[in-house]
Amino acid sequence: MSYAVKEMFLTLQGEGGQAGRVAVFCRFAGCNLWSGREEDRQSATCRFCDTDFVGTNGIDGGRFETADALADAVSRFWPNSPPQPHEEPLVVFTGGEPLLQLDPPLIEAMHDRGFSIAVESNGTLPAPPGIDWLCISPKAGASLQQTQGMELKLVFPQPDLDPADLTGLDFHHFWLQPMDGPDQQANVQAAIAYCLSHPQWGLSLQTHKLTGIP
Ligand SMILES: C[S@@+](CC[C@H](N)C(=O)[O-])C[C@H]1O[C@@H](n2cnc3c(N)ncnc32)[C@H](O)[C@@H]1O
Ligand SMILES: Nc1nc2[nH]cc(C(=O)O)c2c(=O)[nH]1
Ligand code: SF4
Ligand SMILES: [Mg+2]
Repeated sequence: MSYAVKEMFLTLQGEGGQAGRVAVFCRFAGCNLWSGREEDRQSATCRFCDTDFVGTNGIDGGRFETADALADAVSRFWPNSPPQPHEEPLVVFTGGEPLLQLDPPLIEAMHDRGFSIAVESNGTLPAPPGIDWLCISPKAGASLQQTQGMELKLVFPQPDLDPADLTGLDFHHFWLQPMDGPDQQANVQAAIAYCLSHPQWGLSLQTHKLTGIP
């Protein structure tokens, strides 16, 4: 199968339990919860998205005809080849919704090149086996299919999605990530207050936005 990629870049993971790690980001085009067009936002299932994932016209985006071609393109972003001792190359597949496109051949091709694989998903599709760090970020009004992984990262607050309804799921880490947008500062304070009274939850800040990196 071929892959539609919006953009690729080397940066620091900004969010969740791996924040601060160097990673190649591969952002797939397309999502199943929003078309990505502003005129559709208010009728979409997911209405607060902070990301442009439409098309393949971003920096180093494009169409890749094979898993090997995409894996080679991702690998070229890693600064050292071969990786130095104590270095663990990391790719983060995000989107859009990466589980619309990430498949076993691409997972195998990245592992063959020595990469660990992290994924940022909305959890509406089952994850293929072999993902090393799976982050699921449930969305109100979307049925959650993937209920197991490394971290659950809930954008907070979502009026129709109570964190208490997620606490029994099979994840190692539970994060509240303040919703960016007009109420961002109030959302940070609300997330902190919720964590302090429900310590199963920790705070995930979008640190790349604080530092101004992609
Ligand atoms: C753009 S999404 C792409 C991956 C996948 N579609 C998902 O929603 O998890 C990447 C991450 O950003 C989060 N996110 C999107 N919009 C946000 C916002 N306005 N404020 C905070 N986090 C946001 C998502 O919940 C997800 O954890
Ligand atoms: N630096 C950085 N970290 C991120 N973590 C998750 C992101 C995403 O858009 O999925 C993201 C992103 O866009 N940039
Ligand atoms: S599910 Fe993810 S990519 Fe899709 S619209 Fe929501 S935040 Fe954006
Ligand atoms: Mg982002």
